[in-house]
Amino acid sequence: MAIEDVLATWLGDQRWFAGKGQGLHDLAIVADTELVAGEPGLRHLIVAATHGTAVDYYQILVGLRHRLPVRLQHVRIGPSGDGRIAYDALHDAELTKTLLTGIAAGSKAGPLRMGTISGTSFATGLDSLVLAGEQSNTSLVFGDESILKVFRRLSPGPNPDLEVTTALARLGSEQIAEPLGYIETSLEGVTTSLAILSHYLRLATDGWTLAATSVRDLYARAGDTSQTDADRENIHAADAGGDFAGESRRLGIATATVHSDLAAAFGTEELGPEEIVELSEQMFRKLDLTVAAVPELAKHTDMISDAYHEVAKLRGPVPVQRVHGDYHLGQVMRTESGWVVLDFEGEPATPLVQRRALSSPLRDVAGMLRSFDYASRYQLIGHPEEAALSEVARDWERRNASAFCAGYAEAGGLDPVANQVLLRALQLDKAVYEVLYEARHRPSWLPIPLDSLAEF
Ligand SMILES: Nc1ncnc2c1ncn2[C@@H]1O[C@H](COP(=O)(O)OP(=O)(O)O)[C@@H](O)[C@H]1O
Ligand SMILES: O=P(O)(O)O[C@H]1O[C@H](CO)[C@@H](O[C@H]2O[C@H](CO)[C@@H](O)[C@H](O)[C@H]2O)[C@H](O)[C@H]1O
Repeated sequence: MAIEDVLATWLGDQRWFAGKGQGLHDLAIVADTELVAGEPGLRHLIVAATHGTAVDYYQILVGLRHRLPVRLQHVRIGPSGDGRIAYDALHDAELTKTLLTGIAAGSKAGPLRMGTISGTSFATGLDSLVLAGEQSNTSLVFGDESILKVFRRLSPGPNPDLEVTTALARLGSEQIAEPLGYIETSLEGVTTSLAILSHYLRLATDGWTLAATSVRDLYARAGDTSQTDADRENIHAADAGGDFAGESRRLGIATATVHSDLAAAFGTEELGPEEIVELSEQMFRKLDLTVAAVPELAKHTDMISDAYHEVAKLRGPVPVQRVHGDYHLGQVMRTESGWVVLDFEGEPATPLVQRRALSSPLRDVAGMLRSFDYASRYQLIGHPEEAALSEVARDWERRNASAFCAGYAEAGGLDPVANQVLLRALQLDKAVYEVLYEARHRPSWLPIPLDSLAEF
């Protein structure tokens, strides 16, 4: 079997493969760079994968060994064609050291360039571990010191995450993980980021985990059948031992601070009437595409369309600036000193130009509000007390959403309460995105955005 076919079979099964549900029709290797010769060997590949009518670039670091040790068998790709076995080298600490030392030394290898962000330093020679819960990319943690996020799908052009964190670090922002280094190449003639090395927040916990703990505590109390029905009905999110509202408010404050830094670093503009209409049309286009792909969404289109029509009628300038673009509880970490925001890449499925475009900061507020909704619902999927807990779930979501919005407005962010028309449309736009995301990546979670649309 040709190596391209071996890679295509493996690629189509990866969590981060964007063409889920459309099949992978063709794969071509567009760049092949040897990073480590010998045994084990390391090759850096960029492949162009055709699925449906789309062509996407992916980065694959291929390890090569004559015999695959047991610890690497779960990341086997297949026969390499030279008598060896190809596997996902990001799981091999013996090979990933090369990336860290290459970044520290500012190495060049074929079309690949590695380097540090000026003024930073970090330890090398450390073993890496792949971070569990791999999502759109793959992250390697080097000895609790640094984290290398290796992009899987590549968009030609500067990566917004590196661009934004470098700019915010220059402003002295305390709400980001300090960027330390990068690996880049040229793709379609433009500089394209392949990986970003950042300071690892060793003692931090992500917002999703913290919120989930709060929700779990609340549902355990509200679902405790040893209490009388009357007692259970009297349990509210505010009384639960794991109340999260204080953190939600602080998260709102941190979000407003990040937005103000983004505005200072990249500037602001205001949308005029025609651009406001275009914003509403953009939402309609996404809705149409999603209904075509996920017909269950069709029953909500009238309600969603009404909200988008309201946006088109908005008068008065709508302020826009660079934003996070895919803001949710999994993108924020609670450190010992406060909230830190990660992953300024924007939505992985959105074209790069759009991800770097100026947008309403309320898009991020809407993203986080959707995330509170997710956090309140996901533990109820298949829960025996689902119906009984749904009221307390809504209470948790409302309490944390309003604490977040209050913190955001208090710290100088655009007041979410005073901008309901736009905020509501942006929440719906995010829920539509989630419908497609869940249908493609996590079908068992599709009821989350669909149920919440039914209650909008
Ligand atoms: N600097 C960091 N310090 C500690 N953990 C991190 C750091 N960066 C990312 N993580 C962890 O990795 C997870 C995924 O990171 P993220 O940048 O959002 O990648 P992806 O785009 O693949 O979702 C985060 O939810 C967090 O748990
Ligand atoms: O973190 P990524 O950049 O990979 O973002 C993608 O995956 C997210 C899921 O991991 C997805 O977020 C959705 O699920 C979250 C819970 O897992 C929830 O908190 C978010 O509100 C919801 O949108 C995100 O949309 C997607 O782009």
